Amino acid sequence: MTDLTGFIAGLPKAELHVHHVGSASPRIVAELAARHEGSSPVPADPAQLAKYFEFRDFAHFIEVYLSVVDLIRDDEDVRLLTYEIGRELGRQNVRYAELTVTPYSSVRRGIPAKAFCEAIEDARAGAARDFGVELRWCFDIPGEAGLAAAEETLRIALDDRPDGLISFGLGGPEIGVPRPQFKPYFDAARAAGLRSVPHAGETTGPETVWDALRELGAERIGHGIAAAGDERLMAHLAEYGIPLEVCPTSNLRTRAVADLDQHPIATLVAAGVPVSVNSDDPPMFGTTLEQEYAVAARLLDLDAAGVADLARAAVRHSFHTDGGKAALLAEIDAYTTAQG
Ligand SMILES: O=c1[nH]cnc2c1ncn2[C@@H]1O[C@H](CO)[C@@H](O)[C@H]1O
Repeated sequence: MTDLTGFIAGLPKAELHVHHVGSASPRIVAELAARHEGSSPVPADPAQLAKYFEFRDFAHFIEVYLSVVDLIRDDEDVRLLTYEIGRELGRQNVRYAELTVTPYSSVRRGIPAKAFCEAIEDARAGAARDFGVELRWCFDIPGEAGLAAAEETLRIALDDRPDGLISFGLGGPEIGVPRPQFKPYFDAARAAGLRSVPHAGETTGPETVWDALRELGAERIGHGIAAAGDERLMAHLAEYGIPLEVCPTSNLRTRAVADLDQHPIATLVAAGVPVSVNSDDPPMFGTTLEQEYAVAARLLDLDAAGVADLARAAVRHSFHTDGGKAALLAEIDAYTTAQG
């Protein structure tokens, strides 16, 4: 296992499902919480913070998530947060990451959209230069904020479009937030060349994944684990090559699954569904991408070669350029060969 842990650490990787504010390290959260002490329920002390990040259920997780979003007050906070995410990804030998960013939440809290986009772009340049990580953005609609959020997210994506923006998403709760209502916004985003990557089937059943496919033109699905309960859906995802972005520890910590041994990743893989493994909100779930690869290796009974294939799958499912994908795949090949 130690050998596999070392192999995973050195393996060049791509991360396809990781949220912006959900990636704030305890150090950054503490820094922001201390700065805004008295006006935030988020504790600055690491031990208390770990306790604060114990979630009763998915709704509680979203409540806590939004309290951390509240700590981001100006574009300097955004710049610092994003650059530090690049550092952590680089530390794990992640070469390419599609970061789910929710501009609506920050704009609503008073950060101008243009300043927000400039801050993430500055951090993108810094992360490439200083940590060797290529960052791309998925702008997601926070589902709980409804159509006003959809409208504004689309507007920012089209009018203030940062260079790194490649996709359009939908996050937050699924219960009480039907996917089809967002169809016009996804249609417009897709017409503007953005790829469709909604969350679906994380906390509700397979019908939500069908909705994401039929109504939102999903090209990849955030989570999508509910597909394991629908043979026809798994066959469809396999036939059309629509990948799921699976985040095992997230599902455990938000109590979407009762324990990791009941996680459906093996069922999905056995049915031929393309999957990648991702970290979602790593510090909030007490995990890292490296740990998610180790979890997946255990659940799928993979050796080093199998783990390298998981890393290749993430690259192939990504929206990187063909050249970028080829270079990263070559790097993975070189690494596995050198490791013997
Ligand atoms: O696992 C997740 N599922 C859905 N949304 C999430 C998750 N992690 C973070 N967010 C974030 O929750 C916010 C509120 O809608 C959004 O910003 C979304 O990106």
